[in-house]
Amino acid sequence: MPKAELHIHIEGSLEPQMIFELARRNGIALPYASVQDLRSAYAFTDLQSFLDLYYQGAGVLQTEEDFCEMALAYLARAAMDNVVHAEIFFDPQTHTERGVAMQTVVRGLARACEEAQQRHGISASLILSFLRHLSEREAFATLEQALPLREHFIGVGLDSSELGHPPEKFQRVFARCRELGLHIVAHAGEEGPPAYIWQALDLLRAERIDHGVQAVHDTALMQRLAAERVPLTVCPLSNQKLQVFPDLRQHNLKALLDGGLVATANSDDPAYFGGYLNDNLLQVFAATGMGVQHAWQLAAHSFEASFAPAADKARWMDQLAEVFERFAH
Ligand SMILES: Nc1ncnc2[nH]cnc12
Ligand SMILES: [Zn+2]
Repeated sequence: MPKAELHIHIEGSLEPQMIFELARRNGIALPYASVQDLRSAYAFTDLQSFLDLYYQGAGVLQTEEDFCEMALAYLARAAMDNVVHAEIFFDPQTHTERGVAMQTVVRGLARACEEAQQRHGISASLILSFLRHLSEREAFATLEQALPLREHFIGVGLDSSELGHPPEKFQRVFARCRELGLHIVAHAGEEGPPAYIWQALDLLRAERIDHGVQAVHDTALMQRLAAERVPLTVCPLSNQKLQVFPDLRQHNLKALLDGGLVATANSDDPAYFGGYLNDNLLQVFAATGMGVQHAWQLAAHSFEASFAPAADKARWMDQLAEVFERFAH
C-alpha cells in the first residue's frame, strides 16, 4: 500500500557496508575489523547504548556527496516499500561538532531529495533535529547556522537521550522556530514519562509526537491526543531493539489505534534495527494480530499527519483507496 514515512533519522539509514565504504574513502579508522564485526556490535540494552554506536557510525560522513549518497540510498529503498513521501530527520550537530559545515550537510541531503523525486517519484522533505543532550545555547547556535539554508527544511525536531532532558529545556528555541514558520515535532515518551509528552504539546507546541508510546500510562493524555488528533510516529522494531517492548507481541501500536489515536508506523533507524518500513509493518502485524482495517488506518494516518500539501495528500488517499478496493475484490 502507498504510505508516508514520518520518522526516519537519515543517519540511522547508514548501513554497515556504507559505513565501511565511506570510512575507506575518507581515510577514517574504524574500531571494527569487518562489516560483520560492526553488525554484531548492534545488540542494544536501551536508547543510550544505541546512540553511542549511531553517533560513531555518523562520524564517517564528511562531504556533500557522502550525505547525498546516504539519503539517495534510503529514498531508493523506501520507494521499493511503496513509500510515496518521506519526512526525514537529520542531526546537524552530530556533524558540525566534528567540523563539517552546516551547508555540506543540508545541501547534500537536499540534493538527494530532489534527485529521488526524479529517479523514483518519491517526495521528501527535511526536518532539522536538535540534540537534547546538548544545551539550549548550542541549539540556538545551530538554528542560527541553519537559517541561511531555511528553504531546504520544513520543520524542527528534538531527539537523542530523552531521560534527564525534558522538552522544557528547549522551550525558547522552539518558540523562535514557531515564529520562523517552521513545523514543530519532538521525540517524547519513547523511554521518558507521559509528563514529557505533555511538555512537548504545551511548551514546545509540537504538532506530532515522535514515539509517544508511553502515553498509554496516562488516561487524560490519551484522551487529549485522540481529541486533538495529535499524530504519534511509532517505530515498532526500534522499540523492540531498544528494549521498550522487548517482545514485539507486547507492542501497543494496535492498542493506540483501537484507542482512537492517529498512530503511524515508521522505521526510525532502519540500518540499526533490522528493517525498513515494510519489515516493521509485517513484523508488528504478525506479532500483535492487526488486520486490514489497521493497515488502512496506518496508511491514512501517515498522509493525514504529514506536512505535505493538501493536494498531494488527497492524491495519495485516492491511490490508497484504489489499492484497498482491488484488495477487497
Ligand atoms: N529512537 C531515537 N530516539 C532518540 N534519538 C534518536 N536518534 C536517532 N534515533 C533516535
Ligand atoms: Zn527517532
